[in-house]
Amino acid sequence: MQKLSTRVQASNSLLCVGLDPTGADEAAVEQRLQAVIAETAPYAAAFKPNLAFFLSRENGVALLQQTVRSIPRDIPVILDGKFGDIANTAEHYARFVYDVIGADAVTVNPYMGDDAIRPFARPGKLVFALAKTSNHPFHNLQDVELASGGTISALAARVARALDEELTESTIALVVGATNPAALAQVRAACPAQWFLVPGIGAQGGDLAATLQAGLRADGSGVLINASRSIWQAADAGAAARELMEQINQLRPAVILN
Ligand SMILES: O=c1ccn([C@@H]2O[C@H](COP(=O)(O)O)[C@@H](O)[C@H]2O)c(=O)[nH]1
Repeated sequence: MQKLSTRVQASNSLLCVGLDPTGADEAAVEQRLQAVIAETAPYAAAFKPNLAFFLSRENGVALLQQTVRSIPRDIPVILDGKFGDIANTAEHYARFVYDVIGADAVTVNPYMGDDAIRPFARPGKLVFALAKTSNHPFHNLQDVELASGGTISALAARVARALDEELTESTIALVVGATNPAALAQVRAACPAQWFLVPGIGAQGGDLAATLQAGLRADGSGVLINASRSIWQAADAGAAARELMEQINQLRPAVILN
């Protein structure tokens, strides 16, 4: 949390650069990863490698380790693995994330409950739990009905009541998609202080202005706007990252003033 806040202030950025490496030529992928990291680092509040894009390669774990080591140490790394299993298994996933890979933060799937999350809540680490995802599932497993009518993300409602003394706002952050600003606003209303990782801008078509309006905290911070494909596939990754960071920063004061 401290590392994230410090980096957000130092870089004046709320941009999370997603690393979802695609391409068949291993050497070219390695080179592209190094180039994207070097070119986008000045504009990145955080990097988010997605585990699936590394595990689908023969040398995936080594490539992920090398990738994380290439990221400047003052920029937080969120390993997007969406882990979720019983506690003793989750303990092994946590060792992988923090001790083998060296990430600062992780995404978890909270479906199996608090004990599936707790092993990831180490001192100095931040856990992003999926609260309202950016896809549009036909079921509403993620939501609970409110007595007052309507629905809200079940996890957001639970986090608002505090999960327990270990899983507090300093260790638990939320993943909330950019594709449903009304739902994002509800989650923000329930969890005014939490950090949100917000995927869905760029390739998934989320509306940036509406997302910031709905998701920013009262202090104009508290969201990490993720973009993966729109940066990885850009002819100039640095320019794509800078442009998105500047768009975010142009919209932030307007939101704070409203
Ligand atoms: O609800 C969610 C949770 C995670 N993701 C991940 O974020 C990136 C989005 O990539 P784009 O190319 O910018 O669409 C990707 O790694 C997803 O697995 C998400 O999209 N939605």
